[in-house]
Amino acid sequence: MTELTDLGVRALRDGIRGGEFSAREVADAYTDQVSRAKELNAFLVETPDHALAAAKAADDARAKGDTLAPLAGVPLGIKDLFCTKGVEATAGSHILEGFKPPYESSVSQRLWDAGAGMLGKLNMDQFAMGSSNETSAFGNVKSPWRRSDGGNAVLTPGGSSGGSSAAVAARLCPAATGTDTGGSIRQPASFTGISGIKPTYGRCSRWGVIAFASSLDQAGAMARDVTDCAILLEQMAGFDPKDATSLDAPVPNWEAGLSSDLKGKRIGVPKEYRMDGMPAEIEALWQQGIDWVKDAGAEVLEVSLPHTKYALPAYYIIAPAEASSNLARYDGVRYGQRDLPDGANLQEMYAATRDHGFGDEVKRRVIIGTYVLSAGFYDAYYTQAQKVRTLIARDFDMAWQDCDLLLTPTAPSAAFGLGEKSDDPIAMYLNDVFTVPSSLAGLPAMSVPGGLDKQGLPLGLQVIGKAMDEQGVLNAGLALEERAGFRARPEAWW
Ligand SMILES: NC(=O)C[C@H](N)C(=O)O
Repeated sequence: MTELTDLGVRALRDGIRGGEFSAREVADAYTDQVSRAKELNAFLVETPDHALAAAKAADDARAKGDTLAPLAGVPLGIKDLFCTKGVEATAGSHILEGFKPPYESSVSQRLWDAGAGMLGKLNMDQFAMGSSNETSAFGNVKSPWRRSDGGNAVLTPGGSSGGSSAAVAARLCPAATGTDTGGSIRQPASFTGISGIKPTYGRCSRWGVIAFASSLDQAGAMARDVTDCAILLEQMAGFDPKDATSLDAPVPNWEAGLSSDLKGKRIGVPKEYRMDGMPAEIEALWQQGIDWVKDAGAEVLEVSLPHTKYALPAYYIIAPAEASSNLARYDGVRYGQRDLPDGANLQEMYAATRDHGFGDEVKRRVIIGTYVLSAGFYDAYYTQAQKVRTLIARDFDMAWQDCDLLLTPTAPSAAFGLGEKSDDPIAMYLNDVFTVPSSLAGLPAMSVPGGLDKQGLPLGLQVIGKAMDEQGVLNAGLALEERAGFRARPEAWW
């Protein structure tokens, strides 16, 4: 029997509209599922009342014969980086513990205006810094997936949107918001067998999204399939005068534009992404993806993105530089936690608050960022990294002369065990090799599940598009999805 929690965004929306079930039944099914999955630690706060209120509004509107809003009665998970009015927003950090924002982020407000409800706030790497969720101050999220060779190794759901990926994969919500600075939507989507799209920089407002690296941060959608990503993203995106970098462009009806026919599309395969030591299974999946898009009618060609190998080092200078500036505001005066040791003066209060409030990875980034922005090193590091960023963007511009989209693996590995990489920041940063270049260039990109590795763990394929071409990205994603026929889901053990 299909449970309501097996249904995604489109099926729930259509079922509520058509009266197959009530929004109340949907909200009850999901809130129940959430309350039974505490072991995964995906939710930091549960907000059943919010979801139930949206359900009631949807059911009342339907009873009155009113036209239903686009997401009427659909319950969602919200990454804890989004400010939610009156509901704690911590960014996964102690320093914001207890912070109840007095306002709503523009993206979440749009979702409520579209009739959606909130099941709760989702755990994440602290300030979105990480690829495994282990940097959360509130305990790591556990992936619902396990290796098929048994053992009880608990795996990471990826990061930083790991609460979102775990919750969607474990059927705790039909879809969730994520944010992506250097891969934080795509890598966790790849690790958990779900789809995730990071739109063009500026598509989704950053207003009310707790800042990490402002020139890179971008909200996006995480869901069980490409269609649901299109539906959700359409309601999240749109111009916002409150964000100076918001794109003043109409949001297309991406759902209506979906087509898996890739005839006439040229898809580039960047040769620099064939890294030494790439696991054979990732290489094989990539080749499989190439065959799938050809089967969908696309022409496939090799392209060159010559500066790819400098993308990761440039990102790990630019992102920490921006973080060190953005995080300067957490001084114990304005938000959240304050540590005031006996007899401490103002400086000592700042130091104690930041020392206790920030985790190790956040401190590492603030220190790196402060260093690369300091007078003696600014030109050697920060200016150089910005130049590299321009070269990366130019690489893509050159590639677009020959192709319309790019196809790559999403991540260099399947999900790894908790603790396996936490002592080695460089190994952790390498998770982002395939996702960071498009982030630096502000381009739309998505991950869709392609298959399982030998251990039965999901692997994702990434499609990258030209700025503003989310439709092209979604369509190629749909073509892959149809051919991959990925139906695997984690067995409940939690
Ligand atoms: N925020 C992100 O996109 C995650 C990335 N792995 C980082 O730690 O910066």
